[in-house]
Amino acid sequence: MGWAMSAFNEYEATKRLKELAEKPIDLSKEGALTPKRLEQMVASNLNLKLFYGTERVTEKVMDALCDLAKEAKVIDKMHAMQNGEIINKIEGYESEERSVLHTAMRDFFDRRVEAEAAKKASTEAYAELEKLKMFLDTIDKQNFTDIIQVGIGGSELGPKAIYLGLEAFSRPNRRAHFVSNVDPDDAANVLNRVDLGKTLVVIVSKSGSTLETRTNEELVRKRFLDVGLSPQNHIIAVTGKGSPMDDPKKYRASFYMWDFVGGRYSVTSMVGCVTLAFAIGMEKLLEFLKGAHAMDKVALNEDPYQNLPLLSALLGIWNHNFLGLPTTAVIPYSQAMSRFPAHLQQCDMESNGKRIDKQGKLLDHWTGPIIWGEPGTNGQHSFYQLIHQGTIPVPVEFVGFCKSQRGIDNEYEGTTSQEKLLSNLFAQSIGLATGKKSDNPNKEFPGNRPTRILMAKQCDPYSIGAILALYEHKVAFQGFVWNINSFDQEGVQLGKVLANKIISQFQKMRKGEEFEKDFPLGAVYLNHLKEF
Ligand SMILES: O=P(O)(O)OC[C@H]1O[C@H](O)[C@H](O)[C@@H](O)[C@@H]1O
Repeated sequence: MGWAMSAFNEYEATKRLKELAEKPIDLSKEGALTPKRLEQMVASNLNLKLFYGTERVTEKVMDALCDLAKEAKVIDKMHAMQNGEIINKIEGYESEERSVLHTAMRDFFDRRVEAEAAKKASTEAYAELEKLKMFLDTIDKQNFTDIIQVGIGGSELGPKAIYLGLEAFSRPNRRAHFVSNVDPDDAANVLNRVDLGKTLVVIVSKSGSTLETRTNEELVRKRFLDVGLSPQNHIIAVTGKGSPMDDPKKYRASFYMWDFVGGRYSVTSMVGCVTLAFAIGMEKLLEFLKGAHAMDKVALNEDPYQNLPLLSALLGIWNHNFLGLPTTAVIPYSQAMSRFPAHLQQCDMESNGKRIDKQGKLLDHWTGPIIWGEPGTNGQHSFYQLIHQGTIPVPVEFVGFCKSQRGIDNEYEGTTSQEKLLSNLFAQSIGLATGKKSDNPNKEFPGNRPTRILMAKQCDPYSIGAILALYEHKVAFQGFVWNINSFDQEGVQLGKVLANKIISQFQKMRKGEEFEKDFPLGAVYLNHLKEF
């Protein structure tokens, strides 16, 4: 691997942005943040509004960012992705060589992508959805109340984030739970709070070989047997065609996904749909898929101001690559969206945590930011001290909803809880921009800290589908600009290989056999265990 000027640094727009970043706007200056500026810097799609006047951008910066998108041909690349071209690859090196077709998992409402690969994928996805509808019709005739999804990574994070986001829309007496960690207490805690006789279990693993999931499946199967229940009547599978889990006689039902859907992009495939449909019903699941599909079409819009995923991607690149801010906080002002930042950690960081470009060359610039976040207002009582007065400015992507989901609220001291929530959201964005001068350095707020606010009317199935897809495409657009492969994850392999070495040492240690020489580094820790 040799160093060469990356495509990103060769773009004319990059050179202009570097110059502009030498003297960026200071939002804390008197008169910098005005109502007029806030009014002008709003973009909207699908009844979502993106307020970006509190970002450190000017018209010149926005023009250069739009030119960057053009130079990087990001819309052509988005078309290629949605058409099912083989984009998951590293030229000249062994790599996955796959298409990337999570958009096909929801492309059956109106426009269908005509390209053969995409059409075939959406046809297969629709067949799985039909199969799911029939399966749930049989389930509805029995008294199942709970479903446990056993899976990890993309087989848990996105499905759990969206389930919690839409729990308020659950059917009566329908609950979902999630088991992911190989820590036996994770499974035990869930198993102890359900009536197994009324519980379905969906084992989700695209590869069908993930150790944590295989281990948890056996633990759950044993629990059903221990209470005299047949696992066969309760356990269903979601896996890749032909995976080790593709064994329909082992399961009450099997649903499929394909290698062209990455785990972190698989919420709208059967990976997320089985549990979601059980909990919220097919009608609301279809609303969720419609929202994601609508955003897929928005993502093909050439004009960044009419393309919220692209606009978000460009603003993030400005903060990260040009203002030099290493992290991004995603802070939903919605308790229901409490696990959405965790899903985005995988979606963004497993996609863009890369160090080489699509030609295998080491990169001379930053790629994916460190993503983190918790809901507001809770974060205000936790880490906002650093966000306001720390030495590392943190760009914040706020997500807010005008209305609560359940409509249960109370007027206290003249405002409702929802009004108090929104007041805090808007205040934080303004305060982080304007700051506050003080003669006392301990009470001074530097301000000039970039944020934006994505607003929807309500955290409902359609809006959440649209927001999920917005972030999926934001990640993809950033990868397109950086010319990296956002769709494989070689970086997770080394840990697995070393863990398996130590697991085999544990096996030998259990049998009293010599194990130190197999992996001396691991042996040090194992020998210390005996001393506790
Ligand atoms: O769904 P599975 O095949 O069990 O994979 C679960 C997870 O495993 C690994 O951690 C991958 O890096 C993730 O992308 C994937 O979501």
